[in-house]
Amino acid sequence: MEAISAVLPGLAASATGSPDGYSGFPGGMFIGSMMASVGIDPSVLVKIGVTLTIIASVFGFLSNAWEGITQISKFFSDNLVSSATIRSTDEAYVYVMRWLYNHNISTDSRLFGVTCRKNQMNPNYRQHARWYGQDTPDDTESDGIGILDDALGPKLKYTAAPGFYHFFYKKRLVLMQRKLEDEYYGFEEPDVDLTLFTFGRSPRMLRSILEEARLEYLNEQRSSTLIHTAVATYPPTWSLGHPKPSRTLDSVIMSVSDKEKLLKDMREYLKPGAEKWYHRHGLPYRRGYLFYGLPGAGKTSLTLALASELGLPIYCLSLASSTMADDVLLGLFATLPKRCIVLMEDIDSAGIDRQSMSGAGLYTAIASKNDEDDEDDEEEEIRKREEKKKLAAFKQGSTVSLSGLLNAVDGISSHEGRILIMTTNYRELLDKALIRPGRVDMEIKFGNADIEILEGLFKAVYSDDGDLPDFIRGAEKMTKEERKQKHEEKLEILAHEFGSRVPSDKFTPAEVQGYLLSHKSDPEDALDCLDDWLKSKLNELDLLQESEKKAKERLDRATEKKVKELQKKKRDRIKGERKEKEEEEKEQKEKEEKEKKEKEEKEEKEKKEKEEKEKEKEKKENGVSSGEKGKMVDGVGEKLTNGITEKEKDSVSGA
Ligand SMILES: Nc1ncnc2c1ncn2[C@@H]1O[C@H](COP(=O)(O)OP(=O)(O)OP(=O)(O)O)[C@@H](O)[C@H]1O
Repeated sequence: MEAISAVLPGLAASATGSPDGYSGFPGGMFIGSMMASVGIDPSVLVKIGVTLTIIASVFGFLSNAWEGITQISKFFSDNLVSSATIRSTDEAYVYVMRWLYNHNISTDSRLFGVTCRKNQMNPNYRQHARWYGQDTPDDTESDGIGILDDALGPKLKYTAAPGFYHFFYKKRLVLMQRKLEDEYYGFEEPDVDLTLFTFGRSPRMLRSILEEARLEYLNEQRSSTLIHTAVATYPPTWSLGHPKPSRTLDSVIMSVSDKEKLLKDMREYLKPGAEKWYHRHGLPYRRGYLFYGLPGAGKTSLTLALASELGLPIYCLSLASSTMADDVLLGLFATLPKRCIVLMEDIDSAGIDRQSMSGAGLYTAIASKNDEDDEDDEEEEIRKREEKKKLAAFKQGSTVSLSGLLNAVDGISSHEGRILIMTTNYRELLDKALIRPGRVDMEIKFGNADIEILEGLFKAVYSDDGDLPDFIRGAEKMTKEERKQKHEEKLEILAHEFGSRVPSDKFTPAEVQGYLLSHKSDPEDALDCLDDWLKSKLNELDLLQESEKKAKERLDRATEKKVKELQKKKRDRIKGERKEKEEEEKEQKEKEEKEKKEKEEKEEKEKKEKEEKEKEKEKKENGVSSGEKGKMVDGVGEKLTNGITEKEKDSVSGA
């Protein structure tokens, strides 16, 4: 208190409660007596003031100290620490998270996050997935770490929670910070910034960690193919990629020549120096393929197998997705990596054609068509089926137009280096512009299984992978090699039998494979039950064919009716035109005759008038009536008037 009173004279006095104490500063006496008059003890106010002053001083000191600490830490981080920040939207994040997980780094920490599988029952999550046109999530999470199931369900996964961690890499201390982005919606995963720090100005240690993480991840991924799907963010991006187990080309059973031709073409396109060759020849470095044909015939399987064989990631696009539009498509093509396969499945389902140019146009067209269809149920039944499929696609909301698609595929700013694979079940529905050479360089048709495919499918399902129970007599006494050889010999015979008993070109490979898988542990059982399956399938097929035949007959009848109607319309039109022409000609003739008649009458009238005028004139000149004139002597005109000749008249006038 003494110290305070030394600084602020009068305050100490006021603290004692004496109003006289206020005389130490101007007006103090007056304020003191005022406060005393309203019953406030001035000493309390003074104490509060002093306390506030002390608190403010402490805060001031601390904030200056914090500023100092920040400056020091900035100095350290600028000069003595190296750091690398990776955002969770970047593929490198997956490398690092996977690396941390493999090396048990964050999971050993005192702070860790625990997740099970994403809650697929969460309505918000489902809504989000639907909104963005995503499939329900699979086991691989966005940090690239899959969750395995045990017998009871998904296991727990431990990852780094937000915060600071430390670990040692090659005996050196590394700090790590995991920070969640502040703003995110509840049903999205928040973006995360992962920062690694090492002491020292050299970033070599960090680069070494990142490179190790990259190599580890990519080597792990070799046994799988990365599938990226479009995510409708703004701007649109690709998902980080879900690894799918690699598929060998041998596992896709199709015409060997087609397979070889395709693979050779793709290898040729991808080989070093090919890009320069394209550019030297003034060609855009792009290659497109169309896989078309029946559903379940192996189009997607072949694409997966090709990607595995060529070591390329797949970027999947669904044109029928509700979020797909011209600018989205263009943005997605612009962000493709240099080498990849772009897979556009079921391109017919987007409802794109030249007439409508966009889904919206098509919708209107089909809507009006369907109104007409109500009037005539039989008409254009098969085509209607296809149109309904397109309409369904449009109802999903795709607004991609043909020009937008062509622009993305090979417009001036279009991406180079990719392989584009388009698949469709209905090649005939595609616009010619989309599949013209240059956009589609090779087409592969997928049909029902012929004998070669039937045998191949059989062998593929029952190949000796060690799991198959022995179907070779006396196998237990054989060596591994002998057993393998016997297995192959027997399989060859069984496959041949299977191929000969199943009718060729009747079933899709998927149907055949489905049957074989229902007997996957016993090829002989598959042959024993084959007749029953064939009977039921062929019966189904007969029914199907019967209904298709009826549909075709109905279509033929409708077409015939339509043709007749059109012919009748044409005849009526021609008749009508002819009649119209005749009437026109008649009218024209009448008009001409009328005009001619009028002209003649006019001429006649003019002639008469002229004659009359002449007569009039003569009359005036000669004074002779037309009757008398007739009596004149030709050439001489002996008498003119009153019996006087011209000569007499002249002589009279001369005299
Ligand atoms: N040629 C084939 N060789 C091996 N398996 C095949 C073949 N065709 C189909 N399958 C099998 O049938 C299933 C469906 O095949 P896939 O998805 O490749 O057919 P798709 O032609 O792409 O069908 P969709 O047109 O309906 O997309 C897969 O399980 C696949 O393994």
